[in-house]
Amino acid sequence: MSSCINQNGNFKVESDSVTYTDEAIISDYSYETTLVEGNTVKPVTTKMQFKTERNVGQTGVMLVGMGGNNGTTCIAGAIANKLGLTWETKDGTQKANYFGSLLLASTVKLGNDPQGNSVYTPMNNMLPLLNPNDIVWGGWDINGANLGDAMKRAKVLDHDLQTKLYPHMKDITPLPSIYFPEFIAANQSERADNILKGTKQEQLEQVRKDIRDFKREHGLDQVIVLWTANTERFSSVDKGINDTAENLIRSIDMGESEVSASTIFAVASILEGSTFINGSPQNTFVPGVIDLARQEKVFIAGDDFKSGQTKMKSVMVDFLVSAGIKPTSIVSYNHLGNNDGKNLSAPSQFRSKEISKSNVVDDMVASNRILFEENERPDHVVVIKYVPYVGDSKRAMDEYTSEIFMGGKNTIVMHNTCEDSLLATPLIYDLVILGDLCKRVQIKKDDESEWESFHPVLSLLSYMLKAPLVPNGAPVVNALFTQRCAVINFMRACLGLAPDNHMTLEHRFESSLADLSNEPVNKKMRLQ
Ligand SMILES: NC(=O)c1ccc[n+]([C@@H]2O[C@H](COP(=O)([O-])OP(=O)(O)OC[C@H]3O[C@@H](n4cnc5c(N)ncnc54)[C@H](O)[C@@H]3O)[C@@H](O)[C@H]2O)c1
Ligand SMILES: O=P([O-])([O-])O[C@@H]1[C@@H](O)[C@H](O)[C@@H](O)[C@H](O)[C@@H]1O
Repeated sequence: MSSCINQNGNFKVESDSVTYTDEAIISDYSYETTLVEGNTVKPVTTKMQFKTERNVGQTGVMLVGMGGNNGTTCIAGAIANKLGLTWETKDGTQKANYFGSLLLASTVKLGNDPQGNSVYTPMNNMLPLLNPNDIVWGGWDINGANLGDAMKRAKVLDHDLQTKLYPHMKDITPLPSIYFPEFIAANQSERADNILKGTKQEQLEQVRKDIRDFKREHGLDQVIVLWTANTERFSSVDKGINDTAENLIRSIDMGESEVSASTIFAVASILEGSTFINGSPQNTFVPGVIDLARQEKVFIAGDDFKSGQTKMKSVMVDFLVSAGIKPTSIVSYNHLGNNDGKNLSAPSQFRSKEISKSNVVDDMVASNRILFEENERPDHVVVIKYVPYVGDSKRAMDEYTSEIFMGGKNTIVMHNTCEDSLLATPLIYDLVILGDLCKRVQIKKDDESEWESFHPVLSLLSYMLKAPLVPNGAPVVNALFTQRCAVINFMRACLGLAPDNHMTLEHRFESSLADLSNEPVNKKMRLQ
């Protein structure tokens, strides 16, 4: 039986390894790894400290593309939760929630009670985290519709909920944005009635001013910028143009055509000290952006929300390969009818998405050389079709064919109705919340005197992303539960707790079972 600390069950770790001050949680931690060199396998222990600032500052989030399906649903969802809205549907009364959010709706095994029962706690109970109800929302869109009308246009939320939200959304209007038609589908031009004029440099300066004004007007401690605008075509990466921070800054000043709107937003955010997160698949983070983020020590993360079909793929392929089953053919088709699908109906924009959806199996395939030769990969096809009638209710159909024991074949077919925005929106909250946490955590190795922040490329956010951006030289991990364990064990380390090793030795030996307390307990789930 498992029990659970209730939603408000704050806890404190009682250990000589953890110190709680008013300002921070400071933990001593032994980071245990294993070094393999040839046939030599050596355990390695790195003693270090984690310091987590406890104060979560007043945070603003500026969405690029805030008038879109994800943007409107994200802001609507936060307002509905903040107000505790309920609404009527044919299935009865619904209540605002954050289902689909890793940090707001999933739990973590904290440990065992004296009787050996697992004890879980909400993930957002582990450490002081940003509450999306407290976020001040704003942003830009090339379309000037107010968010009440944009929410209606998106057709994502139930009508009764829209009716209750409309008064709270209609006065929110997007700032004019940067619009380079050559980077998104031509069919998006009809939306472009709210665009900035001027040179690329002038537009960069205006976006920087927008961020400063937003921060000042709302008395914010930080602004996070998140791209949930249309998928752009890839930018070409050219030496002397966008290969370094210096060249990129000069290219913008010179009006270089290959610099995309998303890259200018990333540069503006970095120069204003604002974390920038890319929810779309294009290569916003050309080398010059990464170089600038490192120079300025500002966080960037991306690419492309991992919301539905690909999220399932990063579970399925992990299951198959880790079970010793060889996936040999993966065919992923989906059709959708929202504006994202309309933009993706253009070849260049589809290609950006095809890339981010195709690389998600690489780490899992490369982990098993029993099944796959070097450079051997499954056949992998991605198809996306635009079917207006289905709107945001994307239909994904996948077929996984695998080789099994003694020449056998196994085929798994899946139909997955992924409500695009209802699955992506919770990831926006998670990206922002985890991005804020990473900004408040530093480490210090015992043999060093200085505290160190995370590398500016925030790879810890990869659970929410299809094509995780990682620091140069770092491995890309796509396997979903490996990514989830990384987040959980990082949070446990901030509390001086060892990683959850799932061994449950206390239940596998007579002696340890005998040690468990036999007091009768109320085995009901203790949830308030
Ligand atoms: N499940 C999902 O919905 C999901 C998953 C992964 C990635 N994404 C990506 O998220 C992005 C948004 O998805 P969506 O469904 O909200 O799309 P959408 O088309 O409904 O919204 C995009 C918004 O961006 C605006 N826009 C376009 N160019 C802009 C610019 N330069 N500046 C400011 N605004 C601009 C558009 O006017 C539109 O309102 C897309 O790139 C999509 O591929 C979505
Ligand atoms: O996350 P996921 O469901 O694999 O991928 C989705 C695609 O299948 C879909 O076509 C697109 O509209 C979304 O932007 C999203 O990228």
